[in-house]
This record gives sequence, C-alpha cells and structure tokens, in this order.
Amino acid sequence: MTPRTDAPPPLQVRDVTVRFAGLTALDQVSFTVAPGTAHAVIGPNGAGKSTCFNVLSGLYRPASGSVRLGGTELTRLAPHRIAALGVARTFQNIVTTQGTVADNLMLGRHALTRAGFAASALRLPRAVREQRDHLARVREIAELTGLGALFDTPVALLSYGDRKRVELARALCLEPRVLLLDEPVAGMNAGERVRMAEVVREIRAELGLSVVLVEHDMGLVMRLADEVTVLDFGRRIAHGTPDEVRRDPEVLRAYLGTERADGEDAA
Ligand SMILES: Nc1ncnc2c1ncn2[C@@H]1O[C@H](COP(=O)(O)OP(=O)(O)OP(=O)(O)O)[C@@H](O)[C@H]1O
Repeated sequence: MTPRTDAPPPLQVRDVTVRFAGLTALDQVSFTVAPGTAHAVIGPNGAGKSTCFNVLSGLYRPASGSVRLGGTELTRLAPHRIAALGVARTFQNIVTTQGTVADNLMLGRHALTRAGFAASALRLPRAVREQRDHLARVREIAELTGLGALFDTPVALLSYGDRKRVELARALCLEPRVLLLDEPVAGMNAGERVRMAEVVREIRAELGLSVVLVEHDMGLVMRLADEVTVLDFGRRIAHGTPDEVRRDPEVLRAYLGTERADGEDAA
C-alpha cells in the first residue's frame, strides 16, 4: 500500500536474442541497469528497441538469453507476474480516454488491491479502508506527476501531454522498482517535453526507482540518462555515458542520415 522503500535490484539483460521468422531483431544483446539509474536504449528505426522493451516486460519470449531482476529470471514469466515483481511499463500509444484521472490511476492500483471483489462490492470495512488508503496514495502520485489539479478531470478533456503523464502516473501506481518508459515524449510539443523530463527527474529523485527509457528524442536521452545502450540492426554497437556514446564513431555512423546522437538534427 505504501511506497516501496527498498532499493531496486539490478536488471541484468544477458545475450538476449529474438528472431521473427528469418529476421534477428535482437542479436545477443546485453546491458545492466544499475539500481536507481536511468538507462536509455537508443538506435535508428528498426534497431530493436521496441523488441527489447517487449522482452523486458514479458510480451516477447527471447529465443535465448536471460533477463534477471536481482535473482529472479523474468523471461519465462507472464507480463502480469513481471509487473507484480515491480517492473511497470508505459506504452507509446495512449489508449486511455475513459474516466477521470483518479479513475485511471485507481485502475493502476488494481494489482495491489488485497480485498476481493465481493468484499469491495459489499463495502466491508476492510475493503472501504483499503480503498481509502489507495485513493490517498494515488493522489500523492498525481501530485508528484503534476496532475494534482486535474485529479477529478475526465481524461478525454486533457491535453496530449497531460494524458501521457496520466500513463506515466498509472504505471507508478504499481509502486514499481523499475519503470520502463516507451517513447515518453513522442508526439509532444517542446513545452510538454520539458515538463515530462522534469517529472521523470522528480519521480526518480523521490521514489529512487530505476528507469529504462526508449526514446528518439536525443536531447531528452542525453539529459536524463546515466547510461546509454545503442542498438543497430539488433546488435549492441555502443554502450556508455551519454558523453561517451555521442562521440562514438559507430554511433555517428549508425545515425548518419537520420539524426545526430548529440541532440541536433542532421543537416
Ligand atoms: N512482431 C514482429 N514480427 C516480425 N518482425 C518484427 C516484429 N516486431 C519487430 N519486427 C522487426 O524487428 C526489427 C526490430 O524492430 P523494433 O520495432 O524492435 O525496432 P525499433 O528500434 O523499436 O524501431 P522504431 O524506432 O522504428 O520503433 C525490425 O526489422 C522490425 O521490422
């Protein structure tokens, strides 16, 4: 019910390979997300970033390799089991259009609800108390993500940027120890991007969780990430701090003609 206070375990990705028919979408990819750090996975279109995220969250099962959260192997677990272990994700495309911000965040608490359906429906005292505690925590998460003033607003009335933050807040309602952010600023305007970057920084500082980020916005990646893994055609071609990867000749080559790894568009 209360926020998790223990440090997140390391997330270790080792030699992960994913094949679709004849195509190797991930080819023996390895990286480690150290506890409490922000780790970005970047690369040109088709590099394997989404495939990597889908492996981490249990939507895809790799042909070989392992993903371990602390001592627990994740690759054989269903997505809801992985979420229950404290790995929550957001999705690129917003699907939320129904209910208020509060309703959506309470849905994010579902997996943490102990009182059964019958107890809740009958409004038994334990269920009522649990519901009240969840609502209080959900309100805190709304404040933390800048949604406090919009708590009772229907999601359908929100701007795109605010709705993306509802998605983020809903993932936080699982009290994750590792947060997977799939293109968190895709489709946002400049102001919304800055706001989202601030929120991600704040939630990391406040909740001490690890963040794994897939993102095309290189400026955001360079500002937020402690470490960066660069994929190209399913292979890891570089790895290091933002400063190290932005100078890496392989990375510059991979991005040539698409975008530069230093956050500037290629001329
Ligand atoms: N379900 C699938 N079936 C077949 N091929 C797939 C599937 N998902 C991804 N691929 C292929 O695997 C490769 C990696 O795709 P992926 O979506 O992981 O790349 P990405 O780096 O996320 O790209 P983008 O930046 O364009 O989202 C691509 O060649 C893609 O066409």
